[in-house]
Amino acid sequence: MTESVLDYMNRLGRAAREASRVLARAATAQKNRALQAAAAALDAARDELVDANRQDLEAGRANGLDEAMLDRLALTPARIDDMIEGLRQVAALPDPIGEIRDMRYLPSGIQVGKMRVPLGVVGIIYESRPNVTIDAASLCLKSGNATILRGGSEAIHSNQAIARCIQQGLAEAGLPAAAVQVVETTDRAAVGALITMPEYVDVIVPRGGKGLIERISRDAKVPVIKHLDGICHVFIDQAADLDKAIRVADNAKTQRYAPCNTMETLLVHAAIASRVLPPLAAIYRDKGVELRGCPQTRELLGADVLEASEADWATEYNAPILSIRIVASLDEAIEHINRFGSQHTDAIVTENFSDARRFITEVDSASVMVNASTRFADGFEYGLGAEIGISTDKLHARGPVGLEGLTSEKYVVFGDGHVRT
Ligand SMILES: NC(=O)C1=CN([C@@H]2O[C@H](COP(=O)(O)OP(=O)(O)OC[C@H]3O[C@@H](n4cnc5c(N)ncnc54)[C@H](OP(=O)(O)O)[C@@H]3O)[C@@H](O)[C@H]2O)C=CC1
Ligand SMILES: N[C@@H](CCC(=O)OP(=O)(O)O)C(=O)O
Repeated sequence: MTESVLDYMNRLGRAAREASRVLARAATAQKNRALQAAAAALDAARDELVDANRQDLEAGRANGLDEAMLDRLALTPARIDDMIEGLRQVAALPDPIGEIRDMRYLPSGIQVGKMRVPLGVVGIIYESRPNVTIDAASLCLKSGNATILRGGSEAIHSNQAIARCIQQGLAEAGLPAAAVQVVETTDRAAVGALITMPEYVDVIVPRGGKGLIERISRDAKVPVIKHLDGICHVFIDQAADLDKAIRVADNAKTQRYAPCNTMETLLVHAAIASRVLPPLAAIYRDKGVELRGCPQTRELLGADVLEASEADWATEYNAPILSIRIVASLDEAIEHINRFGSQHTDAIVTENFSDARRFITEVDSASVMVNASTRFADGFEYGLGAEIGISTDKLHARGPVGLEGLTSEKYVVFGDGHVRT
């Protein structure tokens, strides 16, 4: 790259701003054509995608990436199928843009309603998972937003190969190339530039862990919808059904270890601990999950359960490790979650209606669940069609964010020469 990173990002920003105006007025059929053509381009570029991904995986291995990270980075034939299917599904979703609602006549005679519009230019910073490039590009395109995508540095070759397919789709549909731009440098100065260009970028979606949080909180000058870490809990209440408790707590931890909606801490009411914890611990041990517990848990389950430190309650492992704490009451469980959680997703297992009601009212998280696994916190599972991620912010969008979360509404007013008196 001959120009500086700052000049490069400014160029991307300027082009994205121009493209956003074209996209905002693009017809649904044209956006869908771009999505379908990108799907066909991916299908035709399977070998190229696998080759590019091989380079990333080799570099990742050489740099000591662990198995979980390598798994997230890998583009298998099945994952390429999923990306193609994902593009087609987003093409099939209803277009939210231009929808006008709540139109009504007011006493003055004017008509007032609300029209759904794109946000403009969306900058997304995300982990080294190449399929996210397709999810993010497709949702932004369908919702009429231009996007600048900054994926994890370990996925750079895969993301560039995917970007070429998206470009083909845009060209075939006659949409500007700058509608979707994938940052070509792994220099983190590009992140610094992206989050400080309010003249070109309307909103930043950061998906990531602690390092990213600190950087964004310190430097961002553009509005942010945080998609951050998930320290998710399951609380097994004294009134829990044992079978449901075991199924939910097993699935929430072991269905997949890395996602942000996986349970990291299991809280168990003291009155049910001796019945539910031994069979659960047997399942976790069978699956190779390392257990860390409070003193009461260790007394019950044995010394192979490591001692949980204060830091464990505030840790997102993203790995087969689980911290367990026995609590004396629902109040203590709620207090623990609100103190140590990350306001992402938390669940209670209970047959007691009042306890369930208190939990969903008092736990301050984006998703609160009753008798269901935290792994359900996902745009597809919530019926949104797909998701850009899970917002841990309170403003604009909270929880799984789909097409609607990438839009806003403006007032539209119709008169017939009306004037205010
Ligand atoms: N809420 C949600 O929807 C989601 C949340 N997550 C969370 O993400 C985390 C796991 O992902 P992981 O890959 O470890 O995330 P990281 O935070 O390490 O990386 C995510 C992205 O942020 C960039 N980044 C990280 N730190 C900085 C920094 N200081 N300055 C500039 N850029 C930075 C990375 O760039 P680089 O490649 O240069 O490191 C990468 O592009 C977990 O906490 C998980 O819960 C993940 C997915 C979805
Ligand atoms: N929606 C996802 C979880 C969010 C996500 O993408 O997380 P991650 O696997 O950490 O990148 C799922 O449940 O599959």
